Amino acid sequence: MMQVAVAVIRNADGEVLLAQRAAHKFQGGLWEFPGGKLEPGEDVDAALKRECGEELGVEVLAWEPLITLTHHYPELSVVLHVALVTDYRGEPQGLEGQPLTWVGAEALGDVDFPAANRSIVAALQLPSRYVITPADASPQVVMAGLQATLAAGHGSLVQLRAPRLPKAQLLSLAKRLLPVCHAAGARLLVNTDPAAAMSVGADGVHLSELMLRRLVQARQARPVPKGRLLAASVHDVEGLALAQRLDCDFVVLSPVAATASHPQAKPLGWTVFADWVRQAGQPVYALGGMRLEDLAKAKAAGAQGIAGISGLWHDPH
Ligand SMILES: Nc1nc2c([nH]c(=O)n2[C@H]2C[C@H](O)[C@@H](COP(=O)(O)OP(=O)(O)OP(=O)(O)O)O2)c(=O)[nH]1
Ligand SMILES: [Mg+2]
Repeated sequence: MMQVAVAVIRNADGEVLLAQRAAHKFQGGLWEFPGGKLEPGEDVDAALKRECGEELGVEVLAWEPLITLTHHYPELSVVLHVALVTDYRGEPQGLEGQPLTWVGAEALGDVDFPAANRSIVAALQLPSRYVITPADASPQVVMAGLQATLAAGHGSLVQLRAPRLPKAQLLSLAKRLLPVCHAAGARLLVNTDPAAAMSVGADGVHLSELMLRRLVQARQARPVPKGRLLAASVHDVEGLALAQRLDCDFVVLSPVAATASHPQAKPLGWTVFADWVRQAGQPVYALGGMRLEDLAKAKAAGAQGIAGISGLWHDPH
């Protein structure tokens, strides 16, 4: 598997640096983030710094992991270790003759990228925390808790999950939560079937692993339009592959640690989690016993961030 270090470099206006691949190369003519293959004996840090020096004349001073993902092109499979460069010296130049351009984050969706980059763009547009509503709370408590969570700045991405609520009540709760989320600049996904989520104007749908499997088995195409979010819960490598088949925007992989809400489930631990995240094609959130303190560990494991109920949700009292 080809290991690649990829650099997301931003300027003072928050625009992202792109380079055009030479026409004769694999994926030629498409735009890419600067970077390249790890040479024998190199780690991601060394390759990232070398490639940014060789391709751009830029010295990388600091970076943090954005995501790690695997993509299978018909010709070859690549593991992209994507780094968010937080400090660098020098003005980027196309030292290999490649055209460079700066693109605003909102316009990244329209760029002609290699297919793997769709997940990098998704990662740049997703937050590092995904808040899930507590399963057994009444609609009133969910509403109050959501307001407290948004006020604490913890909820720019929220999943409404109420497995024991009748569907009509779930959807009417979703309708009431949506304007509250939007007023705070947050997006709300509803854990239900895609048609139901879209019928109330949700920002996306969150699929259970069972529903994900059914849709793939029925050879369904992506069940929500681009621009709406499609997410799924998965528990193993097979689930990650199903999510990639259905063209999900991101997944939640659990349980990473022991959790009170699912006491019977055996935790994966960070080593297995990191190994599986590397094989995923989409941004992955770590779920299961996650607290804010675990965010750095999740990032280091190649994840987008952490998902959680008790660790991220604010009770109204
Ligand atoms: N650098 C980079 N590579 C990407 C991106 N997306 C993507 O699928 N890739 C794939 C295409 C390539 O097969 C591989 C990176 O190879 P590369 O051609 O940049 O490697 P390199 O700089 O070492 O290349 P070379 O000219 O020395 O052969 O990863 C991206 O955004 N940036
Ligand atoms: Mg390169």
